[in-house]
Amino acid sequence: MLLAIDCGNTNTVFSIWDGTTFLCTLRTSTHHARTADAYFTWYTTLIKHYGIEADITDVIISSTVPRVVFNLRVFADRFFNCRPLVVGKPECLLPHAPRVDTGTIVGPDRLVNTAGAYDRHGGNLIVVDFGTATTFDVVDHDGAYVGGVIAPGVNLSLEALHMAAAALPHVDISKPQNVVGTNTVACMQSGIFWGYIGLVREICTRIQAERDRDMRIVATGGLAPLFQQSEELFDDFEDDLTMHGLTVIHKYNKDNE
Ligand SMILES: Nc1ncnc2c1ncn2[C@@H]1O[C@H](COP(=O)(O)OP(=O)(O)O)[C@@H](O)[C@H]1O
Ligand SMILES: CC(C)(COP(=O)(O)O)[C@@H](O)C(=O)NCCC(=O)O
Ligand SMILES: [K+]
Repeated sequence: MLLAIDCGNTNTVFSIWDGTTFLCTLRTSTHHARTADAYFTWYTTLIKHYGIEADITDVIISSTVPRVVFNLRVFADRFFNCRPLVVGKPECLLPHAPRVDTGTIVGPDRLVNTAGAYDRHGGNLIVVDFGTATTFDVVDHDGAYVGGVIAPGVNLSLEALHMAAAALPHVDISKPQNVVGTNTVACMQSGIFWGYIGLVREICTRIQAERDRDMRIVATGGLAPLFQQSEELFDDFEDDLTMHGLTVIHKYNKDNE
């Protein structure tokens, strides 16, 4: 069985793939100082709680935080006796090499989303991932990542307002009733919510115009449904896109060993 690990700047997600389905998905905050032993304690507690019997033989890691990889490697080696595949490292093959400026290190999450989305939908895609940052990944006709857009994430934007302005509180995102807010919280939610609707729509329209073609827009990340409910910005929403991409890259490496 495969243990797929996706470390974002905010959250780290573990999923167990039995070759057909994901048996479970476990989530913790990303913290570079967490030790291999701490990962194992957390992991075993939860799979016991869910009554899952998993015989992990392989581990694949995608991490936007380079410092966490060391402890995750130790975790894989010590508890599963395996050498993990780490997306972005030279020994981890990709189904399609990215075409970007020389010397650019593309976020591994973006390479994984590209592989997952191409496997499900074919080429000419825009993948929108609502994480710490909101990323737009452009997938060419042949499945290669060819660039994209990085925008501040929804929660990051709200947090930035709170951090920088003494009178602005911490608020959670939600869809405001009106554009014109009649209290501070409603004003902030309106700025972020409607501003984000505009950001997503404008960026996708401009990518399609720049590339002179229609492209399927695939969204992932917990906040995508909030925006989709309001405006139908995306053709598809796939919560498990990054995890699916990890299984695709793992299989590709197995098949090409
Ligand atoms: N369903 C949700 N509702 C509200 N906030 C969410 C939801 N899912 C994720 N978030 C928040 O969105 C931000 C990005 O989360 P996540 O997608 O895990 O980011 P990353 O992959 O960069 O670690 C975090 O601040 C997280 O708390
Ligand atoms: C843009 C990102 C910060 C997004 O990370 P996330 O929101 O998933 O934590 C990450 O993909 C990254 O660090 N990228 C490196 C630069 C690039 O992709 O061009
Ligand atoms: K992400």
